[in-house]
Amino acid sequence: MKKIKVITTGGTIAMGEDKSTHQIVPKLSGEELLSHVPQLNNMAKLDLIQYTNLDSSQLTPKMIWDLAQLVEESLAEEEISGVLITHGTDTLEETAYLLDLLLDTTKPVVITGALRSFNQLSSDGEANLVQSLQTIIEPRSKNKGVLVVLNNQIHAARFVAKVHTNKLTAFSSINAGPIGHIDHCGVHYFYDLVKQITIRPKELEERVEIIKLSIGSSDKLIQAALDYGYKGLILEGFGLGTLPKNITAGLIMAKEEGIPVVVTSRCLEGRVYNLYGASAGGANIADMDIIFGGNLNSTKARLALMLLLGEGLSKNEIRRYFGFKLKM
Ligand SMILES: NC(=O)C[C@H](N)C(=O)O
Repeated sequence: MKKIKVITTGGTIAMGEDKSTHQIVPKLSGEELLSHVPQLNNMAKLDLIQYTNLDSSQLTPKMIWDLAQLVEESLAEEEISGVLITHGTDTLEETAYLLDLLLDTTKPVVITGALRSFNQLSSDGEANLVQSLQTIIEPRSKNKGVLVVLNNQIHAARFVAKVHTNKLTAFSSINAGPIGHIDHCGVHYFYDLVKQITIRPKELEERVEIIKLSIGSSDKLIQAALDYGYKGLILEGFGLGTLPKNITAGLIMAKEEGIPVVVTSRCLEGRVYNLYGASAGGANIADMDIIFGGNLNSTKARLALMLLLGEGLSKNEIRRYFGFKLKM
């Protein structure tokens, strides 16, 4: 039997009802969570660590940075074949992507969660845990980077996003589709996704924020972010990456201060690039030394920028990562 490290972090999968308010709150320790699914012990030898027990809205990039360390230590244990992480679904895609960038391993790392806690109707925690473990012990799950398993689907960290607030089908792989499926016959992969890149800086630059733009947005938030000492900005613009002209002064200020500004799109799918002319927004963006964020969504672009800044890369090197090395 394979030995698998299970690291629990909280989320709905470990929640239950508070009888006085009827709300869902953190309830189950790691041990209690696993005791809900005794069949896991017939599938692998489990070695449990409860990392924390929080709603995933309360996690921070630094906590995921430290989690990466813990996962690395676990994977370094020769007898450990893989790591299963349980997590809240709200920010699961951020943890998955940050770990995917940080970890350099061929052993499988799978993250799962649940949309419904064990006390709710049609709770999905049991199936998600079993399918995650099935995925980890499947030999073809090696060298695929961090995987996300929920609702019978296997997603690559690079593409996965929570696209619905509470349906069991909440997770989707944007721009790509899931890389695999789990059914009664086992684990099936549709295509081969090789882990793409590892960025392992000595530190994490957390002073990176996202500013979402809409028609007529001013540059006040950009200026405020620069005044507060932010070291990098993600501007979520429109369509292919156009921006409202009112923010021009803020962009000039960022350029003068040498702060990398990465443009992403409010669109759910597709890439951003410099197609539109100056009067439409595109070309003057290039003049402002803007970096196009490929097809990363804003939250993932923010995490990548935190690592690239932590590595101490120049703006041009960062541009190369977003345009080419992060391979989108
Ligand atoms: N389904 C969930 O896990 C949602 C929960 N609020 C969390 O992200 O921790």
